[in-house]
Amino acid sequence: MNVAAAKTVQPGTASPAAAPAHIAARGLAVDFTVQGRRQRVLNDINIAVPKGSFVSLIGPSGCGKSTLLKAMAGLVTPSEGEMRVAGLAPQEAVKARLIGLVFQEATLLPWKNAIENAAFLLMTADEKMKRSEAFDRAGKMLKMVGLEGSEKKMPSQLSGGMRQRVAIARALALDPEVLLMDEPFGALDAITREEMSECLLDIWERTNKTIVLVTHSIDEAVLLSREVHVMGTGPARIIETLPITVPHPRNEASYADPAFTAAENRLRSLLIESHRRGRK
Ligand SMILES: Nc1ncnc2c1ncn2[C@@H]1O[C@H](COP(=O)(O)OP(=O)(O)OP(=O)(O)O)[C@@H](O)[C@H]1O
Repeated sequence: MNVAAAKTVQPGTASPAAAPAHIAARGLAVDFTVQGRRQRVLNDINIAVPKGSFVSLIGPSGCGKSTLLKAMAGLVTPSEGEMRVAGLAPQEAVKARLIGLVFQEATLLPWKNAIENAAFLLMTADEKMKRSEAFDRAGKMLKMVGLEGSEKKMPSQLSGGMRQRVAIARALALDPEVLLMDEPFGALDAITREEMSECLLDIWERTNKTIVLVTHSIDEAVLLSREVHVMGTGPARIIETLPITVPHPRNEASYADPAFTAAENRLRSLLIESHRRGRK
């Protein structure tokens, strides 16, 4: 894929326009050494995520989605090629507070309440920030994720979905340009998961952050994304980048849109093919 010619589609439109990549991987490869044996996990990954876009990574279990996301977050070092986030090496982008991370487990501090958890990274990142200012920002983010009124609740008093909302608020409180999310709703029941998808869609449309989501859910990928990168195994590479043309604003009714069904079918057949190849 030509990185410079990245496609972008504004919410509410379907026409692609050229835009510089906010996240760019060029010829990226990642090797891991396990028991003295070097193993290639990602090979020749080329990705260009335009600023303000929402993209998903989907593919068979173990194909390398999380590894690619970790490379974007500077948690994994490329063996070949390069990764840039906002023009910087990922570790630099993390230092500049340009990257927010959300994982499958909310990992809240159990002895701190919702607002203290949401303010935690902010206060750690900026020791000079006044507690009142951090709490003010964290409170606004809790409101954005639909947790107004639950600020004083302890993690043990929150449902799984609510805990994940706090984790999203905590990442958003840093006001990062990029939000990297690794199966954030993977542990939630189907209905809570749909509610969380709609919450995330709303956040994206309001903040215009660049979001990369790792998911196993085809529905989630289609509802949320402008583009879905489908990964294949052995070693992982991008086998297809599918633009999603479901019109914005997207909501529950979008599931019935013909573009939704077409994208869903295409992704399903790509995943089946990818699974079959992985078994050979
Ligand atoms: N730190 C590591 N050391 C060695 N091997 C690793 C490491 N992290 C991941 N792997 C291997 O790399 C491959 C890709 O793992 P990764 O977690 O990126 O896949 P994934 O697509 O996110 O999987 P899943 O969908 O099951 O979460 C797997 O074979 C995994 O065992």
